[in-house]
Amino acid sequence: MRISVASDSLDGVASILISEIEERGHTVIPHGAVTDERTDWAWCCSRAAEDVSSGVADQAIVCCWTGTGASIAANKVPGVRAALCSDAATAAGARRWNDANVLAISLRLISAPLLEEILDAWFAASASLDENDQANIAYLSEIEN
Ligand SMILES: O=C(CO)[C@H](O)[C@H](O)COP(=O)(O)O
Repeated sequence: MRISVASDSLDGVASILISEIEERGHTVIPHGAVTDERTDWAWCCSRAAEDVSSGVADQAIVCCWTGTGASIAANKVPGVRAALCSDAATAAGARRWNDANVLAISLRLISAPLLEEILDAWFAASASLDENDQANIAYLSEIEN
């Protein structure tokens, strides 16, 4: 898949994020501190989310110190369902039940081993085909529109 990545700094796991994603067979589109763009979290994380919204990327992974600003910025972009995940079960659930298309990460909380668990869970899971789950996702689009 094409994964847009944004971070407002190179602290913590931001420095290994691109290689961890590429090792899992994906192509990275970089934004913010992982390339030479602006590093304001609202700006770079919404750029990555816009890649998803426009179809330039399949998914995005956005980071800031807390992960909060990154997730808020991404969720302002139409069609984006960003989930702030600090463990593998939450990441799997976000993909399965919320059909989340943007993973938000806290650089403060997430260690390298935890990042690996979260990425493995995120990429292994897929959206539920359950009617009720799909109705919830459809309702989010209704609210947005
Ligand atoms: O967690 C964040 C936003 O949610 C930022 O990473 C944190 O506010 C630090 O930003 P800056 O380096 O611009 O002060």
